[in-house]
Amino acid sequence: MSIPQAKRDFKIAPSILSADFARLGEEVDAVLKAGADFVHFDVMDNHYVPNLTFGPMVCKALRNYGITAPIDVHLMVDPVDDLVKTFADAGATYISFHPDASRHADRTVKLIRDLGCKPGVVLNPAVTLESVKHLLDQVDMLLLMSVNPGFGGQKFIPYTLDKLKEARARLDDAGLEARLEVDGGVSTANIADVARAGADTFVAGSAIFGAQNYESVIKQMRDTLAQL
Ligand SMILES: O=C(CO)[C@H](O)[C@H](O)COP(=O)(O)O
Ligand SMILES: [Fe+2]
Repeated sequence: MSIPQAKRDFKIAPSILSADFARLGEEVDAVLKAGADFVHFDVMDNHYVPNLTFGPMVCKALRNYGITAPIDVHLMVDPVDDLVKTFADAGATYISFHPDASRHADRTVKLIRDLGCKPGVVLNPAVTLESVKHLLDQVDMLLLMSVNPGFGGQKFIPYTLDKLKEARARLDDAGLEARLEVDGGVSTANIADVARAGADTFVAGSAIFGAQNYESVIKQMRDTLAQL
């Protein structure tokens, strides 16, 4: 049975892609104190996507710095499996990967689960939900990209809203409790539409880290969600 929007457990996941890397620990601390729920950790390999960011050592460094919030690792890497164990050891909470980057996506999901993390699958804008229908009952996160992966600060692709609605219906119809996360171009201006379409977990990089006051942006997002 479908959960009404107002009762959904909304989570805000700032993407550290837009943080000041020279002060990463302080930035993550600040955004969590400002009310964020998850730390969205974008791993890019300059192969699956045309950009290069950070890896498990940085995740471990955040844990050593004292970050205890869930770390939501978004792997934009090919191949996937080699990095799963190092991220599990580094303190990742969720590990989500693009199934088109894994030769055996079902095996990768199990590997993540067996290592004690929460598996997620990520779909690029042009990838269909049908392609992961056999994985939905095995994952804790379904992440729909609302930009093509590789860079922060891009514009939300509007057709993602229809895909979100379809994803919400599929999860609800099957009685599945996986989080439905949206990633790319989310801001205070469109978070209501994104939530109405069915998302419960919102990645926002530039909209949060690009603001002077993290707390006021996150509060504005929460107030908007509370009014749905
Ligand atoms: O996975 C990503 C890009 O591939 C990022 O998480 C995403 O782009 C967040 O940044 P912004 O909110 O600025 O769009
Ligand atoms: Fe991401």
